[in-house]
Amino acid sequence: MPYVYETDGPAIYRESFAIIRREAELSRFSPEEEPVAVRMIHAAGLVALAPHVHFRDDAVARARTALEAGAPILCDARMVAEGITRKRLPADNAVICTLHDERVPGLAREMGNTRSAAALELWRPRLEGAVVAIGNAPTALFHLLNMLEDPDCPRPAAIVGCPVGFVGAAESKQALWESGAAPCAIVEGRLGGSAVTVAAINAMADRSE
Ligand SMILES: C/C1=C2N=C(/C=C3N=C(/C(C)=C4\N[C@@](C)([C@@H]5N=C1[C@](C)(CCC(=O)O)[C@H]5CC(=O)O)[C@@](C)(CC(=O)O)[C@@H]4CCC(=O)O)[C@@](C)(CC(=O)O)[C@@H]\3CCC(=O)O)C(C)(C)[C@@H]/2CCC(=O)O
Repeated sequence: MPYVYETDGPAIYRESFAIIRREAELSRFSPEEEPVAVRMIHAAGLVALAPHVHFRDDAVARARTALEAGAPILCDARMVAEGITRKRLPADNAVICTLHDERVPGLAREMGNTRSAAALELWRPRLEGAVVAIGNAPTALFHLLNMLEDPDCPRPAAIVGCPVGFVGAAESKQALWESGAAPCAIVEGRLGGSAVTVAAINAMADRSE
């Protein structure tokens, strides 16, 4: 007896989003934020993510405007960069991950930090007005915040800061939120991850969502 299941991709998405909108408490989100939150919940498979999702300083509108103007997307991990759906990007935006650049291991040794944090030093020439996507590494988000303490450091247009895990994830996101360093989207606490971050960027990239 063959299994019977939904085989139509768009129908699966429609049904998923309808379930999320039925089950999640989304009323505190603005009309621009709501579809971004829905995609983040969708990627996590977790309606309980909703109360942990927060946007600051018109992050969705700022990210959209930046992307439409051609801003690059700077990603902490290749998993994040690979997940971004190129056809949704409004200006054929560059998607950049410097983690695997050959200079990074040496930089990390010099800095006494992780490769994820050291890789951000290579963002400086592209950071001004960029959209930042940090979905894996708490050390990357902490290092970005330290870079932004310098008033001469280029400023990103928006930061999606959703690193996941047990060591530094909650703390780095709280620091981002409290710093006001840039408009931001976060998932407070331990939850987050590459998929959730990618979902936020993919939702922000497409105004028709
Ligand atoms: C401590 C690290 C954590 N990694 C987590 C979760 C996942 N990481 C995956 C993978 C494949 C990668 N993680 C690295 C970024 C690697 N992970 C770390 C570091 C040791 C330090 C980062 C930090 O603490 O801020 C980091 C290495 C570094 O020196 O920076 C990765 C580069 C490791 C590697 O392959 O060399 C690699 C990313 C590669 C890429 O995409 O470019 C996982 C898939 C785990 C796995 O392989 O089993 C998973 C993905 C989670 C996600 O959704 O993104 C944590 C949980 C974030 C953890 C930090 C916090 C903690 O509590 O431990």
